Amino acid sequence: MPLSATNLIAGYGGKPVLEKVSFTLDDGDILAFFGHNGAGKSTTLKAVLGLIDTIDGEITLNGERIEKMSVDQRLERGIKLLPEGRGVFPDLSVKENIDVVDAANRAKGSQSISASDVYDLLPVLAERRSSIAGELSGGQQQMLALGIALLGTPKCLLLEEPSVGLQPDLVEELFAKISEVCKDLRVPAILIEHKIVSAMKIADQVMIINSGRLVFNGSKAEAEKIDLWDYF
Ligand SMILES: Nc1ncnc2c1ncn2[C@@H]1O[C@H](COP(=O)(O)OP(=O)(O)OP(=O)(O)O)[C@@H](O)[C@H]1O
Repeated sequence: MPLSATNLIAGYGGKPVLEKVSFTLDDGDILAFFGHNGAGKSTTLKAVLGLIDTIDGEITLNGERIEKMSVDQRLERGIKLLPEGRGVFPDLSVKENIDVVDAANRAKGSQSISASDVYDLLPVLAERRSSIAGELSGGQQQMLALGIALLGTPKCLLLEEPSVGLQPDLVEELFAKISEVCKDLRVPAILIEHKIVSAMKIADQVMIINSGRLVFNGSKAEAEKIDLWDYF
């Protein structure tokens, strides 16, 4: 499986927050990840990226065990985080934002997604190439953050509430784009969201976490048969 966690226990200062979290994601799958504030969603992403230590359990990316690797090693293997908030340099133009990261990736060697690929995938960025990032609409800034995350060789996207602060129509547009990109590039994504209805539209799998334990983990079809709110 491209990304999986098995009985993952992780937390802060050696104290567990996640209690045996397990999931598997196939190529291009979007895993919608729901739960109350403080339930453990961000902690899960931090454990996958290596920002916090895994206390026990396994994480694999494309068959390779990564739970003991440094953040840098995991980034090199293509784990890409779209952090909460706008992950862009606000004073730089769209092109400059993309070029900075593109140049850094090129300097490191192999990369499959270049600046021109990002403009093809996200045409709005090509149209706004010379605009100052901080002056773009919220939705466009998130598209830019997504574009930056895609540069290099993405193998897995970790999306932390990309819809925050966006109007409903822009949320739909952004999510449609996220779905298109994941399917086109065959890159799996974990999508942390509070906008459940919108996230469900692009989800292949659904997970609900409560106090560090997964209380639901199933396909979208299974999730549609139940009342998700019962699990919160
Ligand atoms: N840096 C930290 N040090 C210690 N405990 C933390 C830290 N960050 C989060 N926690 C704790 O871990 C638990 C899970 O928090 P987490 O941020 O993963 O929740 P979340 O589901 O992402 O919530 P939200 O939707 O508010 O972002 C909470 O009890 C929180 O207090």
